[in-house]
Amino acid sequence: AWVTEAARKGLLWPHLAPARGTAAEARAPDRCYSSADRKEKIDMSCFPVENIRNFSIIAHVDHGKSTLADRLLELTGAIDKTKNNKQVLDKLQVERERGITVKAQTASLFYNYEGKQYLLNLIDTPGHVDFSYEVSRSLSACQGVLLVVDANEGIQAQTVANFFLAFEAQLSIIPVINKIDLKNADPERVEKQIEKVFDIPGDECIKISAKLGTNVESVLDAVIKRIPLYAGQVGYLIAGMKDVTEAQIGDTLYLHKQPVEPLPGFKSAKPMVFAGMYPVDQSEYNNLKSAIEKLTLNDSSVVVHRDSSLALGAGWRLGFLGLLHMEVFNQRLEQEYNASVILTTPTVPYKAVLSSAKLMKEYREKEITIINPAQFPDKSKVTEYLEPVVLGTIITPDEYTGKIMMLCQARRAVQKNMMYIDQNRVMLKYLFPLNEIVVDFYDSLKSLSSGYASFDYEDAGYQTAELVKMDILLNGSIVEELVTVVHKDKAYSVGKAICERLKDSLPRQLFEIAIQAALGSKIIARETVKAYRKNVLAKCYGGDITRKMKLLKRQAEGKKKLRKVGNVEVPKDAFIKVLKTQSDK
Ligand SMILES: Nc1nc2c(ncn2[C@@H]2O[C@H](COP(=O)(O)OP(=O)(O)OP(=O)(O)O)[C@@H](O)[C@H]2O)c(=O)[nH]1
Repeated sequence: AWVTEAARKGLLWPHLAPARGTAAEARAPDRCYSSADRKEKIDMSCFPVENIRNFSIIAHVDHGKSTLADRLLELTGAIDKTKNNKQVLDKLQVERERGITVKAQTASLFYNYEGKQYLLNLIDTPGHVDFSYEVSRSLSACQGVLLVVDANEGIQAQTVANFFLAFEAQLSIIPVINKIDLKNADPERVEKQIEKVFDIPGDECIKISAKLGTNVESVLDAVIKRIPLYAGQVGYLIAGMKDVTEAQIGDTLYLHKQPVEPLPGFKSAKPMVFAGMYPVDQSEYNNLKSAIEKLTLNDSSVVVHRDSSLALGAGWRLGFLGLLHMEVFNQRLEQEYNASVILTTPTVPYKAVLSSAKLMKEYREKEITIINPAQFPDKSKVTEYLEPVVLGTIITPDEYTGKIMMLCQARRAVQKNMMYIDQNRVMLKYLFPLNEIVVDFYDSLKSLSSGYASFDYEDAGYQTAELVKMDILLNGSIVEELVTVVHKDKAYSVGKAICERLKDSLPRQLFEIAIQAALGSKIIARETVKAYRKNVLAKCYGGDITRKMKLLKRQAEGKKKLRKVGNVEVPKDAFIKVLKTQSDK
């Protein structure tokens, strides 16, 4: 009865209430992990509100969220206890291969506590900054979180970011110190950090080993005791919608003709990097289009605009939350949809303030956002360029602080704050131009701190910047994938580095190849690849014609994977190698 009553009041999660529209069907969560559930159908409506808990697990990457989820699933009998239960909720191939969570996953657990049956709806969330959108979505469906912190590594940058997401959402926060079994674990030190940075009394921390299952039961007890009560359920809604844009995440659904006070919703995902995506072969356009549509249904944080280029044909410009997000999307396209694509240099969304009324009329705006470097307006049309900036948080052992400060300076960052979170760990806050960190800042930070420093960032608006468009040419033809916008002071070093990288990744061909970086007509860097002929038949002694034919066929197949820029043949992965390492030079 409470379900009907709550639905009438608009208090329920959508799957239990009939949705607006005609072709809507409602049902209970289909991922009810319960041993009991396997034998008999559990009537979800028999759970009074006070016996339901909706909670999320949040943490810095690799601190053990998915492992803790495995133990919770086992402890509640949702899955059988076996040695093979490793990151059970990480289902995507890309998640298993990379060992990271990309999509938040839900599971409903049934748990008997002090004679009462409870329904615990668990959401396992990703830890990487690129997927924090998934975290904020998950949190809006919860009343509490388990904030997992590694007992050896202590508080890291994403621990701080995730804590504040939960704190701002006014959720109950249960700190869980994990991996106490590790030789170097120091749970007491981490407890003090939690007290200092988050102002949570140390005795509220639960110390566990998710791997061994030590003390995990106390986590479930705390979920029941410390997380408040709230009308709500996690579930699914099947509606007759044709297009993903018809429903925005955060929408409130209500009974037809009985509007309710809408839920506040939350900030929509804001793409941080854009890249062009084109089919390797234009005949693949429709297949790729359908693959992108299906994948964005599953990941609505990707923004899609149609785009076209003279060299690459018809394609799209996609907006991602970060570079890892872009790589994962690309990998999912390949693995789940067998699609093969060309990706252009990722760029951040720059802005330009137009200089004349005529231009403003032409663009229908005073200030334009540039997500495609090929459309970067010339300086004569612009009064100023603006670049996006982010507030970055770095947590590091203090012995690396000096080197990190130098790295930040080289990336044009401005220091905003510095504080010790314990005797030898420092938290630094810097304002970074987004394009300085988007490609490989994290890798540089990790390598100069022997892997100990962590990094997270949040959007901080725009600042004025002196920007220029840079072309890369192969024997005089522009490489569309590598057109980029750079800060004026960095043009020479970035151009030189791209040319050098490209030289290393281009195979020699029958003629000499000139690799050039140019600002307009001005060449600022050049490298040369010497001529060479690859004789695939060199290994064929004697006259075995079938063997010769086989080798020639293999060479022809290899050529299909090449892209032609002017007269130069470029292997697809050559650009990716260049993109991955370009920004630090
Ligand atoms: N020794 C030890 N290792 C653990 C424990 N919990 C997790 N691990 C290991 O830590 C690594 C990361 O664990 P995950 O559960 O994948 O971490 P995560 O936080 O879910 O990672 P993301 O989903 O990528 O953010 C794995 O190798 C786990 O086996 C623990 O209690 N003790």
